[in-house]
Amino acid sequence: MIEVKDLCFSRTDGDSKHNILNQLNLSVPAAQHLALLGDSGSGKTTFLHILAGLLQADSGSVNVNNQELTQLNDKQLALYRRKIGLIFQQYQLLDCLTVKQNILFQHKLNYAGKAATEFDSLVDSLGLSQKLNALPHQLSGGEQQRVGIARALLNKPQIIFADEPTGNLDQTRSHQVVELLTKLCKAREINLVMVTHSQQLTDYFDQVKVLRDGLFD
Ligand SMILES: Nc1ncnc2c1ncn2[C@@H]1O[C@H](COP(=O)(O)OP(=O)(O)OP(=O)(O)O)[C@@H](O)[C@H]1O
Repeated sequence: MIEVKDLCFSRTDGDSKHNILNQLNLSVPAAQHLALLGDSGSGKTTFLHILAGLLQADSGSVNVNNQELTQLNDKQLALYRRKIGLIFQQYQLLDCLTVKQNILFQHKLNYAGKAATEFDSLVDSLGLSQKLNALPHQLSGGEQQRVGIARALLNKPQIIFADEPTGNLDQTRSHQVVELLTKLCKAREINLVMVTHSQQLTDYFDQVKVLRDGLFD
């Protein structure tokens, strides 16, 4: 679950200070899915990075699964980030590694070589079984994003943050990827927060919020 109260975040550019998020409030119950919309520059990625423990709020409260992120030190934040899944618009796959190695990469770091029991069923449900020995550049955009989803899910995250995961995909592939992502997260009771520019993709979500002037509409 996510509980955000009176969250403020600003950036300083030379002498001027820009308020990006202004006393933002949000509540997402456990296992629910939130779609985050807003104009370019409205602060969606900034907000996602605060939820993911990559940026610190100036003030307010950010509570994720009963952890108050604003109270965590660097070491605790690093541990928190291990328990979340991140999915990016540019996929962020390592091109020198095969699909299989990419999917297993984070799991190996987090679970010190323990067997990834869910691997076979996950690659099967994401339609990647025939692509395990391919390199990322040999895949379509939709396939690359499914590798990104497999990598995030294999790690058994409590929560997934996805930043425009369909930004490089056509409409059909976007729907396929989001349908799969939301279905797999629901089955595992994972909270999902996804930034998107596409109103059409919000049908797959429990909650939709639009960021404008640092606040939700
Ligand atoms: N590293 C940075 N330094 C200074 N300003 C930044 C930095 N990153 C983002 N900003 C500014 O913060 C504001 C919010 O940016 P953010 O990337 O969160 O917007 P966004 O809603 O995700 O935009 P888009 O839809 O275009 O990705 C913008 O005005 C942006 O210029």
